Amino acid sequence: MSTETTTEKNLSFVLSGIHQVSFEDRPVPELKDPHDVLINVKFTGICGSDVHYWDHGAIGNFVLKDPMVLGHESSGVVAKVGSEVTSLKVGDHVAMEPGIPCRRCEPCKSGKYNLCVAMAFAATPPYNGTLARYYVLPEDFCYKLPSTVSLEEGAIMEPLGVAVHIVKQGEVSPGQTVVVSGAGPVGLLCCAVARAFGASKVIAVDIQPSRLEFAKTYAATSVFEPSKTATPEQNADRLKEENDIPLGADVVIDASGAEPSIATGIHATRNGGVYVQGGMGRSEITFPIMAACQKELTVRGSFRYGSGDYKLAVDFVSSGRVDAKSLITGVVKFEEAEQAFKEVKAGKGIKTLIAGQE
Ligand SMILES: NC(=O)C1=CN([C@@H]2O[C@H](COP(=O)(O)OP(=O)(O)OC[C@H]3O[C@@H](n4cnc5c(N)ncnc54)[C@H](O)[C@@H]3O)[C@@H](O)[C@H]2O)C=CC1
Ligand SMILES: O=C(CO)[C@@H](O)[C@H](O)CO
Ligand SMILES: [Zn+2]
Repeated sequence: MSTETTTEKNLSFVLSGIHQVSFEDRPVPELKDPHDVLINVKFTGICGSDVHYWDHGAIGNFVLKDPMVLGHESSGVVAKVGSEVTSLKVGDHVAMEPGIPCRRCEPCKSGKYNLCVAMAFAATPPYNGTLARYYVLPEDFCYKLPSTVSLEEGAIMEPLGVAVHIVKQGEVSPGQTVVVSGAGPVGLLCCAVARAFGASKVIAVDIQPSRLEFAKTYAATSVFEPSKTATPEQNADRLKEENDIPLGADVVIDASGAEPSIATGIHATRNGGVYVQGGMGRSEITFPIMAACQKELTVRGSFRYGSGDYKLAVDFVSSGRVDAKSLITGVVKFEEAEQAFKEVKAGKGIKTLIAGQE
């Protein structure tokens, strides 16, 4: 008979091939460094990238070769601390930043650790994700949640960190007009962060009317539904006209990854404005490069989150400047994790969380 108690087990949701998932009892991970902490994972949001691995087995160059635990948008409770941990104690509630950089390469040392050449990112092959009972992180990648912020909201800090980074890349400043194309969780959070950065007008764009309805009640000051039969230039012209911005928006963010959205976004940016690519869709597309050239646009990418982004995400939610709660439209039990993937793929709700285990 095993001497292990149930709480020592580490039931994990594992992907081993396209649509091949199982629950595996894996060893409880060990603290490898005196600054590590063991976290009992409590809530995990499902991200489009988790769904993509489940549905396709790969994202770009990241190809699933060995079974991998899914999940990277998590919060939890500290269960054990390493001998040199000073910032956390057992029982603390934390948001978990799921990508651990090497801290030694040039991007890390220049302060851009999200661009680390040796990043170990949860649920990106070959690294296991957080959909398990336990997960280990260095203490400085755990963000203590104040008592006013729930563990459910703690799981939203990951996509909120993505949105904070995107809006920082856009250099959004008070009084500006910002267009956010794609009103899924990331785009909606970009709208909220742009408002928190002082943008006066935030125009949410989506092809799904239900998402635009949600955006209106959430953080957008207005919404725009592009026509599927119009050209990107025609859609951009109508967006500018309907929103009284004849010169275009100061900042345009793509949070869809869709080719027509990207082209429309470039045409909707004002001369000298900033365009940020946050959405991740097809690797190569037709891009209106002449418009970007002639308008002297600053075109930037945005990848995950870096210094200060998670901290600001927690601060935005705890101060009430960003509403994380409204985005949570469903919570399923751990044993129903696969059902949640099906629902997210079908576009049900905004953000579905998977509850953790005791
Ligand atoms: N840059 C980064 O580090 C990260 C990027 N992402 C990416 O951000 C994007 C958004 O993520 P979620 O909000 O979770 O995805 P989502 O799939 O829930 O939302 C995307 C939205 O874009 C809309 N859309 C599709 N075609 C459009 C078009 N032509 N014009 C306007 N809207 C259109 C969809 O209707 C949907 O509402 C995804 O591409 C995802 O892969 C996600 C995490 C990190
Ligand atoms: O979903 C995210 C972050 O939220 C992506 O960075 C994936 O890690 C890509 O594999
Ligand atoms: Zn993600």
